[in-house]
Amino acid sequence: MTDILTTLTNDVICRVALGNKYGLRSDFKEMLTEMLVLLGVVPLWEYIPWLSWTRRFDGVDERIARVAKAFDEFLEMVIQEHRVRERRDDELDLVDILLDVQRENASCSPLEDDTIKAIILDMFAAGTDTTFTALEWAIVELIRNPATIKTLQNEVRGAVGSKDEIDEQDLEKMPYLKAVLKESLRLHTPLPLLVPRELTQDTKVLGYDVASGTRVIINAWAISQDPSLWKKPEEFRPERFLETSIDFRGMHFELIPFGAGRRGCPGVTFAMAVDELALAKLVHKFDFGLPNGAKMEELHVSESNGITIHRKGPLLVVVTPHAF
Ligand code: HEM
Repeated sequence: MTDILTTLTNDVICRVALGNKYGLRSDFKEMLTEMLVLLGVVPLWEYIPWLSWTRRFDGVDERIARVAKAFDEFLEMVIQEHRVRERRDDELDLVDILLDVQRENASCSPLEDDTIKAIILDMFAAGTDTTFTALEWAIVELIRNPATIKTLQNEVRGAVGSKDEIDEQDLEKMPYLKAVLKESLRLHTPLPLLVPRELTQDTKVLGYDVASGTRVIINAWAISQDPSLWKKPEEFRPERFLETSIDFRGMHFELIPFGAGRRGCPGVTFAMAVDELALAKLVHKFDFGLPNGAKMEELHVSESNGITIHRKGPLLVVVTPHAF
């Protein structure tokens, strides 16, 4: 399941950004994985500056240079392909649009090729692993809580019957599906520490003075586990979101898996559209079980290290097509 979900999210981003699926190319997968691993590396010397001499030996700079070069060559190839290919105006991707902006602004404030590459890379770095992780955790919690997967399947199958394809309009009839994803983002915040911020002015937090220039890390996961804000926060109970208007778009500070404010996630709508559709389609068409008769309730929720918090080890699931 892990492999399928990673390929799905990579392919969707590839199609939107580059107009093509590159997920099947093993070198592309390797490049992306290495970039995401490196994003999660926390060099000791950054926190203990006198250890900066270790930087010469830990090999991280060399790995960063290697993956940066590989991505640069790949994106250069994609841009050149887009420049020469015949394009259809009803099938534009992000590279087409950025090249249009580049042409239109050539005389006033030119958009360099390097900027186009950086924007695309940003989408891959910020959008692939997070979207996959959110979906995988939702499936893990549904499997661990068989009553919730039954409720979800009843909702989805009741809303669309044996219809072949589920579309975005169908999702409007699926409040429980949305509640499942919210609850999973609350319990397993994919980017639990958001992105570090630097204070631009002196401030006070809970009585503590914090000076301008301090780097601040916000623990969004801890906030969504706070028992003063959430009843039985450790339980996976999607129903709680049927009883409240709390949402994750940065307006309710109890739940900020996408951050908030000016640096909040610009991909929230896109990510949720992908995850809602994928989850609806999976539970619509398939019933889920675990290999070797393992008990669903015992599926582990151990986490891996890194900037995005995945489930440790691949998720192995037995799926059976549902007979309508
Ligand atoms: C479930 C999926 C996702 C989660 C949980 C997520 C979460 C986040 C979080 C927590 C931040 C930092 C916000 C802050 O510190 O206030 C962020 C930033 C960002 N996200 Fe997402 N994200 C997801 C999907 C996406 C997608 C699909 C894209 C693009 C296609 C994307 C693009 C970005 C970008 C570009 C930033 C940096 C914004 C900035 O620094 O101004 N994200 N995301």
